[in-house]
Amino acid sequence: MDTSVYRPLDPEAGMPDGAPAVRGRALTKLYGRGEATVRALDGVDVDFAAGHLTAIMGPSGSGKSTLMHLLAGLDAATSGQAFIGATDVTALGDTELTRLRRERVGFVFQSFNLLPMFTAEQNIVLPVDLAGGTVDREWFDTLVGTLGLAQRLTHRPSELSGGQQQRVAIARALITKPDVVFADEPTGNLDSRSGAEVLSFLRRSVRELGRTIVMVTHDPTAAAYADRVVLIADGRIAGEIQDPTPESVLAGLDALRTLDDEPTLAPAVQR
Ligand SMILES: Nc1ncnc2c1ncn2[C@@H]1O[C@H](COP(=O)(O)OP(=O)(O)OP(=O)(O)O)[C@@H](O)[C@H]1O
Repeated sequence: MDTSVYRPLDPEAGMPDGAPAVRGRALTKLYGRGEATVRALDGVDVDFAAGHLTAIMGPSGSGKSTLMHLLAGLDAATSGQAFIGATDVTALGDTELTRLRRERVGFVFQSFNLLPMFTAEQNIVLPVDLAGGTVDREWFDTLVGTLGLAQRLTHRPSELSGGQQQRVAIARALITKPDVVFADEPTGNLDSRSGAEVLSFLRRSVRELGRTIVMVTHDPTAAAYADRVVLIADGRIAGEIQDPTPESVLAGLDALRTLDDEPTLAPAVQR
């Protein structure tokens, strides 16, 4: 194992660039009861830096979606805390949670989730309309320019390619300037070329527009677009990779598998 690319995560270590946008502290999620209890997340401490693209990776069933759902306030933790900025998401009631999700969090899903009867432009501004706000036209133009959608604004989703639809979904997620965008397998439904294009736009949104994105992915090539990869296994943080490449991500995942086989050789994995 190359320890220069695969390091244990130190939950107390400050992020190098600025304060974390999102934090999990001792986050635990149990499903079911008694014998059938599943410990989907087990005391997770994790930081996601503001202004960065972070990927969450790990084997199927390791707890990636659960972690994202708890951080985004889509599901309630059994114990522990999730913070968006200084707000403790786990302490909010339903009304406050709805507001937080609408105003401070953006979502991008594998299946795009655009409204078919609306044009690209109407889909993009929908969160602002729903909140009864006024669209910041300058920000709208910046997003549309960055995401290469200027020629597509009057098209309906059925008239757009998968990659274009996902770019509309990204613009919709960013239109309210949320503190963080959570992207769940954003390239899962795209061919590799459209996927690469969407990932480039996600990275531009971070680099050029200063946004914060947390992305769950199974794909080492997709994860390599991130500034950092957080590895999760058996509901626990198992390590991280800074400035990942497809090769270092694969090595990190392989190390997880090897460690799974031989737990006594697992010094880098927090058990
Ligand atoms: N609603 C639920 N009820 C019971 N168990 C659940 C529920 N949701 C998730 N789990 C279990 O919790 C664990 C973590 O699931 P989770 O969906 O977070 O994993 P994941 O890493 O996102 O998996 P995948 O990569 O396959 O999407 C798994 O063992 C899963 O079976």
